Amino acid sequence: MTVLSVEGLRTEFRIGGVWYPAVKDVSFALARNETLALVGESGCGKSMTALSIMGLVPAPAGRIAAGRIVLEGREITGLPEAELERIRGDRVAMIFQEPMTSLNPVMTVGDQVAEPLIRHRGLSRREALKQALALLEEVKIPSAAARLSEYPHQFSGGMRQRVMIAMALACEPAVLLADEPTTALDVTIQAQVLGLLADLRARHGTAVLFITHNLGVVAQIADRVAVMYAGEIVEEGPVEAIFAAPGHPYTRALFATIPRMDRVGQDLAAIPGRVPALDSMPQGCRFAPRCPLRRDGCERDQALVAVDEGHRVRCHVTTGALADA
Ligand SMILES: Nc1ncnc2c1ncn2[C@@H]1O[C@H](COP(=O)(O)OP(=O)(O)OP(=O)(O)O)[C@@H](O)[C@H]1O
Repeated sequence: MTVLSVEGLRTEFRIGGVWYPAVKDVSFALARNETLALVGESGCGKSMTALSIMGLVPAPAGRIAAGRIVLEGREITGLPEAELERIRGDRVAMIFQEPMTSLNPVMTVGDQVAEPLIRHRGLSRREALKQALALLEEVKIPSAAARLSEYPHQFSGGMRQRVMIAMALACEPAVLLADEPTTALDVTIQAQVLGLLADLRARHGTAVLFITHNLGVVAQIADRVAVMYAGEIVEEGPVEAIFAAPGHPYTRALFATIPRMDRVGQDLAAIPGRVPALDSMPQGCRFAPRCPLRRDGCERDQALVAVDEGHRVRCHVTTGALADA
């Protein structure tokens, strides 16, 4: 059952009086109990996609210029702010890389986890705190009862991220947007938090959009992957298919940047060049200037072509399909 669909999303920023797309014609659907990883380097438009879904594109420099976002059968694009506030933290919630920027430093952890329950569910503070305790236990915070009255700075990074997850899941949202939630954690804690998220998803059937630049994390958590480059989805498919046979040169380049035991001692392959700025995007394939397989035709718009069941790639070189531009 589809709980979130994003159709033809275009989110723009104004630079020097001209609007440029940071997210361009992005479409995907997310089913209950499914994790879709949105992958790409910094600046590819992953966060803007998530913020567009949350209705949090920073105005007046940014705007959603086109597309539809449908959450649990209801179109939420363009809803008035008061309506969006009712949905945020209730039907769709978001967790970020650095919980300290989202947690209130002068409010106890118990009150913060209780807050969405008071706001969206109309619970009394006492009832909400009781549920907050159950939530902190569910995210496996040791001695949860004693920690309800503590402040965020008294928690470690991993424990803070668990508090954020408890807050986000308080109202049992249909969709959880997780923006690099484990990037700032060391690997052991990262693995624990990923395990916890997978566990919670299975228990509550939450659909998760997991944003990361790390393909290693994707293998652990995702069912499907959408690779973004310069605002566009360049490849999407089941995680096994993309790991077995990445079809876009950009996806292949991302794989080459993963450290491997059999290459210890060799330099890590960084992708040469960088993601172009919004106001200087190349025509046609946006990855072409950095692409080792570049050839005639790359300057034309590229179609997302099916190469296998549910696996689509936007590259005429590797798919043999040139769009009629
Ligand atoms: N407030 C803003 N004004 C102008 N451009 C912006 C603004 N915020 C983001 N952008 C641009 O939008 C594009 C997409 O940014 P976005 O943050 O979505 O990328 P990202 O893939 O999530 O990267 P990161 O992992 O660093 O968050 C980038 O080119 C970025 O420079």
